[in-house]
Amino acid sequence: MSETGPVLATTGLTVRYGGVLANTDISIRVDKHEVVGLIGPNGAGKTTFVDAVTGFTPARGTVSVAGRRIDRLAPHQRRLAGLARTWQAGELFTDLTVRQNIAVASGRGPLHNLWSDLTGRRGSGDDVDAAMELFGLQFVADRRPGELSLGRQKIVGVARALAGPTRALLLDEPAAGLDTDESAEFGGHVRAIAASGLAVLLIDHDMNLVADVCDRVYVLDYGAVIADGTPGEVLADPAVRTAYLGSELAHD
Ligand SMILES: Nc1ncnc2c1ncn2[C@@H]1O[C@H](COP(=O)(O)OP(=O)(O)OP(=O)(O)O)[C@@H](O)[C@H]1O
Repeated sequence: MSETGPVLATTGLTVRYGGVLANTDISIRVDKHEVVGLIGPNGAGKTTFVDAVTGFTPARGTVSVAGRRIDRLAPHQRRLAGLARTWQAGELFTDLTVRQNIAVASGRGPLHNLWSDLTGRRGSGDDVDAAMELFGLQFVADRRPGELSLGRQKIVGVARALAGPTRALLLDEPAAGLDTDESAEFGGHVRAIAASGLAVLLIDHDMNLVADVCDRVYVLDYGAVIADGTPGEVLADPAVRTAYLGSELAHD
């Protein structure tokens, strides 16, 4: 295991759905403490990439976490290797409370350290309590997801994804449907997660969130990486603007 190499790396990741080449030869890296964006027009292959990395769809190429190849492992084994994800359509159990939703996924994980790093205090409770405190959810612990704002529900989803050993976190459109303030608050949580020592890959259509939160960005179009760099660099890239032609980015 390398402590200096990337936390998450792929080389040549390729996914074919019948006649559609949904991901073509995608090589990316995300380092410790980094938030890296993965953006691209609708249908560019972003969710396919997350599915391929986490083992939910078959792919060619390699996936490594902290230098260890995990591409032959089943999804739950990749989770144990430190790869956590959220889903595009929230995955909360509507009949369970916030506490129960997080507890379902909980084991001993990084939340304890993250919580004490951020607060300078040692948690007395377990991992679930650490998650509650870290994301400010302790006041809604006994509520059900349907009673919370969408922003809170999204944060519960992230807390739940992080319950367990985590080195890299993949967020698939986590801020969809949030208003500007909620999105900014959410972005702060994402930065805090990376600051604690995780590697974060963020997929989102909200360019303000991506520009505010990401250190670097990869741009996908038709399943392939067409640009990478800082948010400023990629958003100014003519190839990226052409890929987004007709969408919001082309008009700003
Ligand atoms: N299970 C599947 N079977 C067949 N084709 C699929 C499947 N999932 C995705 N595709 C196709 O693969 C391509 C990439 O889709 P994907 O959902 O990964 O894109 P995306 O960038 O996440 O899009 P969006 O931004 O709209 O969520 C699209 O052409 C899509 O129609």
